[in-house]
Amino acid sequence: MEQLTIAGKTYRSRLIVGTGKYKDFAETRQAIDASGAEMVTVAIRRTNIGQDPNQPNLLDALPPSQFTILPNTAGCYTADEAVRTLRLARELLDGHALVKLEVLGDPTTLFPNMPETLKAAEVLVKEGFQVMVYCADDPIQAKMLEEIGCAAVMPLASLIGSGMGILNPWNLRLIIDNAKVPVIVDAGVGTASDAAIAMELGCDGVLMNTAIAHAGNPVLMASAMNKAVQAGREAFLAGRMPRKLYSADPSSPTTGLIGKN
Ligand SMILES: CC(=O)[C@@H](O)[C@H](O)COP(=O)(O)O
Repeated sequence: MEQLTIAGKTYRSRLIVGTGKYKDFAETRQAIDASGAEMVTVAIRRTNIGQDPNQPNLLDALPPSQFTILPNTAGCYTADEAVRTLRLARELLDGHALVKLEVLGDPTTLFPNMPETLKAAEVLVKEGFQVMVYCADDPIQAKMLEEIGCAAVMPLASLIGSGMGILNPWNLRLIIDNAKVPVIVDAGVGTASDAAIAMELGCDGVLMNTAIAHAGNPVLMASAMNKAVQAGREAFLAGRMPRKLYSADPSSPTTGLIGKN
């Protein structure tokens, strides 16, 4: 299977998973193993990755030698907060430059604040960060983020944690058709078919958290997501049958039928 390249590094898996909302770190690790994900995102403001040496450290369950850690700015509402959070992450992770920027608009919708996101992206790219960026499903602003130098754009499928799936496939198509960097759908995936649809649309990958962590059986759902992302990618590469028509077309040949010339 062809691989995903982000900021010069290749990944076999096109599924990126979050690490929040699990019962404990052991369940986090089991689900992530079942997902096949190689990149895991971590909310720096909510998760101990060494800030508090007296608390359990997520990196003991998910060592950076085995996973690409993608520190994120969940909980940040201004460009300034997000930039400071990622500078801290870079210190904690020994100069690690690949980050996930998200600047939220309000605590009710968790929708991205795009003016602040664009501002933060400019600063971070100038400081040498490789920025994967959570954004609105707006093709113009996605392009602006690419032009600033972001390593990947990550439009939402629907609100974070909503499980509503892909609400605007047409906007995603516009973003995908114009992008020169990977497009990763981030947020709102509810079940495996949502992930498959994102991949069938031509997304380069999917990032999800709640659909796995809040599933009845997170480990089994992680396994389902692993397969859905692969199936969707293969379907995209194969190219769907050209027509969707409300009329029949017999599957068996009509030439050589008895009684027919
Ligand atoms: C984990 C992360 O980085 C978030 O952007 C978000 O939590 C993903 O959204 P879902 O939880 O809806 O998958």
